[in-house]
Amino acid sequence: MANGNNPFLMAQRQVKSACDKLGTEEAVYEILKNPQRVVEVAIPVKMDDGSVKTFIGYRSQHNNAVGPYKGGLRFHPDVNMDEVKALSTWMTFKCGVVGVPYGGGKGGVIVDHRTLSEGEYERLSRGYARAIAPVIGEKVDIPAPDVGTSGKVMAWMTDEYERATGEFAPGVFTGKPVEFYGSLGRTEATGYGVAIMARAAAKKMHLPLEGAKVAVQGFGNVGSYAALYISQMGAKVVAVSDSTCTLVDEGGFHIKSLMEHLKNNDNNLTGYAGADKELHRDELLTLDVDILMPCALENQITAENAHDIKAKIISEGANGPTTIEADEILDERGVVVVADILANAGGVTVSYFEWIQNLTRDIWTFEKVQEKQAELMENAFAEIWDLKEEKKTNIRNAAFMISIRRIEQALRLRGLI
Ligand SMILES: NC(=O)c1ccc[n+]([C@@H]2O[C@H](COP(=O)([O-])OP(=O)(O)OC[C@H]3O[C@@H](n4cnc5c(N)ncnc54)[C@H](O)[C@@H]3O)[C@@H](O)[C@H]2O)c1
Repeated sequence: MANGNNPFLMAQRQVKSACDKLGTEEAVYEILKNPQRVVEVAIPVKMDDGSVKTFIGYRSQHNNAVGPYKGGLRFHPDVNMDEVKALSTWMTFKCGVVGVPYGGGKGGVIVDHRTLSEGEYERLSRGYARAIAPVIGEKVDIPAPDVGTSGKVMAWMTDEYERATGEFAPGVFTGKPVEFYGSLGRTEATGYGVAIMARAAAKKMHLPLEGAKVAVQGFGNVGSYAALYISQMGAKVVAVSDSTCTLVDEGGFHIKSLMEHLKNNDNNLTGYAGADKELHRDELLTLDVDILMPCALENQITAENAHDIKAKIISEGANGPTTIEADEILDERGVVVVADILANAGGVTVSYFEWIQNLTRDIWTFEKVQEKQAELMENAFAEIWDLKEEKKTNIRNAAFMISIRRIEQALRLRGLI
């Protein structure tokens, strides 16, 4: 891997630059530049044909000054130690942005799980949970789903961890099925947060949400709920896209009908009868709208298309949808970008609520979860907006700064700096 593309070196650079901008003492970067612990595990799995195959997995624990490590588990062929280290670093900052009492963690296994049978998938998941059981725990490190894992996998892993330790510990993994110690509102949480953040930005910019035109790139878990909630807040979702196409409806889509269409159409938007027109998927980003929600992949808004974006507000549902060069162009053009580490922090926020419910053996209503999520994210937005104004910077930089301040304070109070 060329150094320029190494995600861990990139994460280190971002931390350094935020520390420099804040003028923190050198010890802060010295501590935050590396994860505190990275574990590599070899997981032998008995395959259906009787052979044994060993899979390699990792768990990176970046920093626990603020609280237990927290972050997803990725099952993907491209997983590697540097990627896991980078993702755990970013998780420390995402948790710090919304002020949930966690540090960053991330794990993964090098595997294409689609090549496994259900039984092999379960044995691998259980094997990984057993392998990392000595370094995780309800108050130590709390993994969650990511690419290639799901609520079902979290249930297997929780069961395996409990067998390994002999403890009842439902809070050791989050993102579990609602029927198995999961939280109501978790499925909707990330998209709901993306909509709340767009609403908060619109208010600051005196843009009435009623009738505001919205385009949503990526109509998956995050995008579909972001679209649903922003339309319930009064905006008009006039364009949505997925990997198959962009659909446009100037009158505003009925989002639940679109979600229904996906269920009956192999999860693809194409062919939806209620649209005015169907365009190429990449045409969505530059449509004439007020709010853009990129909820698909990284590196979608680039130096090539940033000049042509018409939206006044971008609320980033995806991780890393805007390149550094595009960010600068959007900044110059006065487009307000609600950065991913704030806009998509609804997922980790409701994971935190799931954990609280597990530890206290409580069950919250859907309304309580959403109310508390909105309160926490709106407060985080207000704090970050004020710092952005004070430091004359953008939301992304201000979000990193808030996070570093929190971690620095915890490091100082612990006597580590
Ligand atoms: N699910 C969460 O809780 C969560 C939390 C934080 C961040 N994220 C991030 O949000 C993004 C989306 O995650 P998700 O869980 O919704 O995934 P998902 O797989 O449910 O949805 C992704 C959607 O993007 C579409 N897509 C793929 N390529 C596209 C392209 N080139 N143009 C337009 N659409 C395209 C897919 O067709 C799909 O509709 C990812 O970057 C993920 O890391 C997700």
